[in-house]
Amino acid sequence: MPLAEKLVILDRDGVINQDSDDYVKSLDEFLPYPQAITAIARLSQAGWTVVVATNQSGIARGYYDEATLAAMHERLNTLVADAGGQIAAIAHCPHGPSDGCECRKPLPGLLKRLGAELGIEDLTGGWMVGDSLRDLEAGEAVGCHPVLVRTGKGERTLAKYPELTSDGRTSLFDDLAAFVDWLLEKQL
Ligand SMILES: O=P(O)(O)OC[C@@H](O)[C@H]1O[C@@H](OP(=O)(O)O)[C@@H](O)[C@@H](O)[C@@H]1O
Ligand SMILES: [Mg+2]
Ligand SMILES: [Zn+2]
Repeated sequence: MPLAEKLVILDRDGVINQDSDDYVKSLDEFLPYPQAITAIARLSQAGWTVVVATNQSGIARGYYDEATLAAMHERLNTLVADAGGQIAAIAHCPHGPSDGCECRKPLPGLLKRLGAELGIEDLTGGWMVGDSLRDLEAGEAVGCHPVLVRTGKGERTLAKYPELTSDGRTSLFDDLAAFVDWLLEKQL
């Protein structure tokens, strides 16, 4: 059974793949960062459990459907497998901001669902990597270490909330690969 201490929860858009202010609406627009794919593979090869928690309000907004999202995640899993790793689970919130669901970040519903799926009751000590404040808040709500990356909306998030990293609670890295370098070095 995986342990939270070796669990990394990833936001998707802006961390694993290029984000867009117009949403990532098709498989063609789903452009993973190559270094993110190899970083995920390196993590799983080192015995870490990697999962993804992503808001996908574009579904509620009618920009794309569940089948298109599933095709993106099949592509993601294939790329990671080809790189020699695996993503243990992907959870998404298909709802819009006014749907009142419990799974849209910053609420921790997706993270709790992933924990239950993996048999990890307590997520305390896990790592949550995101480019938006809501990712970090969702992670902290279940005791994960928040990690902000500069990719995607990360620079904007940092500019809007500079206190995020000044209080020492949130770690800051240029991208997912830099965080994984640090994490794997740290565990040696
Ligand atoms: O970063 P993750 O959670 O993987 O996915 C974010 C996306 O679902 C979209 O989330 C939207 O936020 P709203 O859902 O409209 O507030 C916007 O920020 C889009 O630019 C972005 O592509
Ligand atoms: Mg994001
Ligand atoms: Zn939801």
